[in-house]
Amino acid sequence: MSLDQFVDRLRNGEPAKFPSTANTLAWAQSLDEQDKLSHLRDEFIIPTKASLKKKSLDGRIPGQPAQNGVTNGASHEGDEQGIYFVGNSLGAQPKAVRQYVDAQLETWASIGVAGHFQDMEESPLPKWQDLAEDCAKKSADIVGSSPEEIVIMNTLTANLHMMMASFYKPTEKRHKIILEWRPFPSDYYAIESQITWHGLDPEKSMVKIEPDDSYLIPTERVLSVIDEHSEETALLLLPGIQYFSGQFFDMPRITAHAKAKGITVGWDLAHAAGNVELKLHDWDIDFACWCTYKYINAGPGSIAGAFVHERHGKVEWPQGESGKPSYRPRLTGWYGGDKSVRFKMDNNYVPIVGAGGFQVSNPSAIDLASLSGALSVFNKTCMRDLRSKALVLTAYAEYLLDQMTAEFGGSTPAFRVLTPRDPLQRGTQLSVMLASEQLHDAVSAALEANGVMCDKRKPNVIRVAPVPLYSRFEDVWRFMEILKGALAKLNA
Ligand SMILES: Cc1ncc(COP(=O)(O)O)c(C=O)c1O
Ligand SMILES: Nc1ccccc1C(=O)C[C@H](N)C(=O)O
Repeated sequence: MSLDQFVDRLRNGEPAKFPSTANTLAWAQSLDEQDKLSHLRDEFIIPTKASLKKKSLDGRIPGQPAQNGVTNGASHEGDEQGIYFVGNSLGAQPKAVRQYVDAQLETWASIGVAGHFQDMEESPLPKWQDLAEDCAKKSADIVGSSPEEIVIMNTLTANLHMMMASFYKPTEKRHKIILEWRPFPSDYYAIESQITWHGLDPEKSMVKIEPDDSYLIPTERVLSVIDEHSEETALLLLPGIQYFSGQFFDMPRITAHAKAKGITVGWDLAHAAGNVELKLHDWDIDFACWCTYKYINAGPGSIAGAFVHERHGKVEWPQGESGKPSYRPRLTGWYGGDKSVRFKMDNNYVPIVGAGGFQVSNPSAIDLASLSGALSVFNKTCMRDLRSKALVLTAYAEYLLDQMTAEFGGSTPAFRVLTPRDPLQRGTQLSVMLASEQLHDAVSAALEANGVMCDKRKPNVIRVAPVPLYSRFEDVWRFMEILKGALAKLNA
């Protein structure tokens, strides 16, 4: 079967049915040969086995000649690349990021403050005033919205607060926020503190959806919790993909259900943006927030994105007479103000129409350059193609893991996969729970020693994310060989 046929099967909800030869390196490489996205790997700098051990910059500091003959930003030629399966925490560095940031530094050095209003020839970026909108435009297809429904600002948790400031309006009757039992702690703190900030009691206003007997939360359970609390709930705030289990929630179904009950719906897309296909506008979501350092690869702590549905971004002017415009209440700052009045300094705030009206500050041009560089890679492909490849990459990883379970089975399997078995209910990530903490530590050490980067969650989970932009089927196969070797050694 060809790569395309595997994609079709998985998209149709059918099992991939890998052949018995699929556990060979040659078979993995044959899929890489069919992969029309394979060239995108060259857009990235993948840490190498040697670079992973480095403790100093070795003269690779901008403005100084490299001491080891390697130019800044070039990949470490001749040195074997590691396996980078940790894009669910921090995406690998796109080569374009350095180029875009350098262009920005050059603009700043050359024309100083004028860079705010002046385009520079040959720069891949527009003037600083237009940079955030430029990034919004480049992000629209990734999340399925219009560019005007996106604002690029701040960081994820800060944006969750900004959005809740506008969208969480508790009343005596409707004051609850529905969340899942164990969101990423930052989301939990954000929700809890919003509730206390309104003078309410988190014990009474936080509704946590519990999982089934594993770590997964069935859609039916989400819907029934919504039904149970519908009259008192002001906001539903869930992750598109749960960071720990990798579960991809049925966003359109859950959103439609909650909205039909009069509940405002927000999503945290930290693990979903750039990972799975999203249609935020069509799904009628009220707001969503995401970071850009995971699957979007804009760098540690990079500037984040938020979606505000177009119906919430409207600015209404009174008919006929001149009067104050009306718009959705929010926390405001001058960069959310319409560009025509932003520099008037007359204290008459008029927001930009759309999500841009939620911007508060002058966003960092360096941060935006980094994001723009990262997004330029997405412009060479599309989410549909990335998702197609990811479906097969992850199913292949699951297949090899299952083979290993059979091999190291016995009465207690060495590990189990927590992530949903249905490919359409997960992104690229598989969360693997090892049978014990000792096993986890031994496996982690073996992976590290062999140049594998993946996320280890104490006490006993590793999260493995073969990101389609820069991962190969060969990497999946090699990863599994290393894991198998570690388990065999422990079994011996
Ligand atoms: C679901 C989720 N929420 C929040 C965060 C943290 O966000 P911030 O960028 O605000 O540190 C992360 C990861 O860091 C995350 O995975
Ligand atoms: N920002 C970080 C800084 C250091 C280490 C990890 C992170 C993460 O982003 C973790 C990620 N949210 C996760 O789901 O694991």
